[in-house]
Amino acid sequence: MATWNRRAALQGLLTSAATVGALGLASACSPAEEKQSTEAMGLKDNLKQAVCRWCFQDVPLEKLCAAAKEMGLRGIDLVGPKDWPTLQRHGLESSMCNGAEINLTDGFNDPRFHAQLQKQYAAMIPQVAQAGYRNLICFSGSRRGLSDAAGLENCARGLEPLLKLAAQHKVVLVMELLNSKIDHKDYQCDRTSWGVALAKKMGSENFKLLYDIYHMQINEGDVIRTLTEYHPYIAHYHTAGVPGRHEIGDAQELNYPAIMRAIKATGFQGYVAQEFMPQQTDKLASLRQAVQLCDV
Ligand SMILES: O=C(O)C(=O)CO
Repeated sequence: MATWNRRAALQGLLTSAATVGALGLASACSPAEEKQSTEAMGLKDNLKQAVCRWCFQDVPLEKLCAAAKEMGLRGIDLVGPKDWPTLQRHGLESSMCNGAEINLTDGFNDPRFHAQLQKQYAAMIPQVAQAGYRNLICFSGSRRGLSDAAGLENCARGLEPLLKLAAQHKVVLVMELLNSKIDHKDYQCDRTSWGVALAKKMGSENFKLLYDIYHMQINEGDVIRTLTEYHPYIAHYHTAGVPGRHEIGDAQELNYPAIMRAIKATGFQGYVAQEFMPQQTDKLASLRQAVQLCDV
């Protein structure tokens, strides 16, 4: 199951942070090189695209990076410091860094986890910056009976001390919106309005939302209107087909080209990362099709 795979992947990535921090990796390609590479792929490249590592876990990272680069992708999501040098060698960005979170259920909404989270994020933020990256994922955690108001207040208290450090390092803490109906039962940041209320309360360019199109279609629908209204609070997007979380073509209910056009119309400069579990035998062919579908 996806959650399990992702957790296992995260465990494997929570190491070697200090080594990479010490390396002080430079950022990926120059804008001119990027443009050449995406033009060579025949992409319009109006939206920067990436792919989530955990969906392609059985493809070795070197191979995934080479394929991603060749498809015109700009980054790989949800990799931690130990894999940054590999991405770097391929001229790819770590478009959504991870490795500071505990997990998806023990998050900022519960004061019991604040000390540990603050320690881990305070250590990771400078490393993300030193490597030349920007986005660092975070999670609300499960409700465990908390009201929306109490969960929001707790998140704000837990995040607040980190945002100054994030601002100093030009890093954005990005909280993911996940569905609480199927994949992450009891997750608190499960509606855009709640995430936006938290972002408004934080009032910082260093705290934003990851709008996962798959998860939000399941919990609330109304995708295009929602992202159009709340785009100033959204730093990043994830994709997948609904239902099933597989390929994003016409066998599922979301109209991805229309959604991508709506994202483009907001002037979005961040990343759209493919986060579906391929069903076709040739997984990289599925990825290529998704990239082309989202290239608007
Ligand atoms: O774990 C999940 O379901 C996610 O969407 C992570 O990005």
